[in-house]
Amino acid sequence: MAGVRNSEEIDINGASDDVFSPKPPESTEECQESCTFEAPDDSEVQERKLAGETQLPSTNDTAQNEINEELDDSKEYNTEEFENAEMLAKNPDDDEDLYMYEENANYEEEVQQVEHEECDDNREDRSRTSNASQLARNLKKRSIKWNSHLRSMSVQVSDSSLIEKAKTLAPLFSSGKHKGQAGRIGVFGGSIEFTGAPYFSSITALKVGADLSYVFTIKDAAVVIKSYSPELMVLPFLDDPDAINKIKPWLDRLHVALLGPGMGRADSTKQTFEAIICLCRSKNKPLIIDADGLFFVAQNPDILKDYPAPVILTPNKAEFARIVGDSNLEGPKVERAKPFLEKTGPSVTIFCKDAEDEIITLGNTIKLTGGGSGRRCGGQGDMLGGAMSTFLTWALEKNLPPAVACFAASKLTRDCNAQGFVKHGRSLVVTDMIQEIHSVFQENFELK
Ligand SMILES: NC(=O)C1=CN([C@@H]2O[C@H](COP(=O)(O)OP(=O)(O)OC[C@H]3O[C@@H](n4cnc5c(N)ncnc54)[C@H](OP(=O)(O)O)[C@@H]3O)[C@@H](O)[C@H]2O)[C@@H](O)CC1
Ligand SMILES: Nc1ncnc2c1ncn2[C@@H]1O[C@H](COP(=O)(O)OP(=O)(O)OP(=O)(O)O)[C@@H](O)[C@H]1O
Repeated sequence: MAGVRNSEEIDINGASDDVFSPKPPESTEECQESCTFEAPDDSEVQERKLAGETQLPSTNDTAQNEINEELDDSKEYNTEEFENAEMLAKNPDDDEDLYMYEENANYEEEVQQVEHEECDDNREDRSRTSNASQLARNLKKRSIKWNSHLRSMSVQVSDSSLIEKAKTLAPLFSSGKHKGQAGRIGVFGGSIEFTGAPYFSSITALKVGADLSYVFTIKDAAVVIKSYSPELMVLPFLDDPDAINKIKPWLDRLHVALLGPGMGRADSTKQTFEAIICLCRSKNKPLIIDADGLFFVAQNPDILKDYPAPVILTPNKAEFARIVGDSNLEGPKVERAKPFLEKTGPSVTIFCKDAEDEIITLGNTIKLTGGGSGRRCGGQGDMLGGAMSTFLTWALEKNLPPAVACFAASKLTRDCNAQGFVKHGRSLVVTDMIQEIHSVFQENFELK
């Protein structure tokens, strides 16, 4: 859970308004102010926790004292639990959010228990009741503070200009618009093994705000995917002997094609995948390529050479290593991506999914951190790809660069994960994250 970065990879000599060559803020302090998506004050909490401090910092002494008192109270109440909390706070890692959440859950349970006991014992033990009430109030206060801390761990970005641009992405509602104008997305994927992946992508594209979402899949997966949602239009063309001719008339209508989720890696699928890219090339169709689509790109990067429209590749760490032809999973990604990006040309952006998401173009990187939780459920990359498809449609409509869509998709996914985790904890699955889209979108991308 890193803080804001003053990314060294950004070209500081470039034009200031260009998201690919932004001027980094001069000091870390300034960077925190300009780059935090929300509640920048609380970034200090993270720094101090990383430094091993167990008490939460606050903007004023009174608040600090209040928190300290609460921590003292809870120590009296349950020393063992507090010691565990101290231990976790000294070892912050991916599980830190989990720790915060579990603390909240435990304390809320305790509050309920104490309140229940208050009722039962009311007549018998008035002094105990009054202590319990005080404790319950303290615990509630603490729980609220920790919830707000969780909210503050939101996405931070090393290029603040993306934040403002992302806020302008969503089209205004208007009775003059017809169905389809807010986005027609095509997701090409699904196989007999993986029917969930294209569903997560396409339903997310819709819920982010596209009007129409199509899934192009194989015959045996089509009925299954249709059964997940009547909102999706599912076309069983991918394994059709005449696949390209069947896809062609639909492709014209798409704003963005997302290729790869759950597609599988069969040789026959690879041929269809490459034929779809050629078709998209002939129609200047913007592309997002994910999952198994990246597996095919790794085998034949030339397929994207001098592509005439924006292409975003969305590898996870392992897929990134595969496309850049690198057996090493570590090291600065912007350097490792260079030979690949030189080969494909300037239309390609790589969005590398990781603890720290990175938007990489030739020689430049923008890093995104924060949000999320310790919970990594399968399908959140598919969700991100679907969100990115809709955001990319809108970005291109407004002549904004693909990086804005990348930022918006990352922000949305990470916040849906964080918010979903507060409700579901370890049980969080990607369907729960999708349920959070409306409120996260409302808070971050709707004009107020
Ligand atoms: N419900 C559904 O239908 C879903 C379907 N899905 C579909 O499944 C298909 C295969 O996708 P995939 O991601 O499992 O394949 P791939 O990239 O080869 O990864 C496997 C290898 O990479 C590694 N690895 C992965 N991430 C890493 C990381 N961050 N950091 C480090 N290592 C990492 C991992 O290593 P391991 O954990 O084994 O050590 C393993 O070796 C694809 O079509 C996709 O769309 C999914 O979308 C989920 C929901
Ligand atoms: N360690 C992490 N901390 C915070 N957020 C993360 C972390 N890892 C991933 N994410 C978020 O989840 C998004 C998807 O990443 P993930 O690694 O799950 O993709 P994926 O492997 O393609 O997923 P899937 O194939 O299951 O759909 C990332 O872009 C990022 O926003």
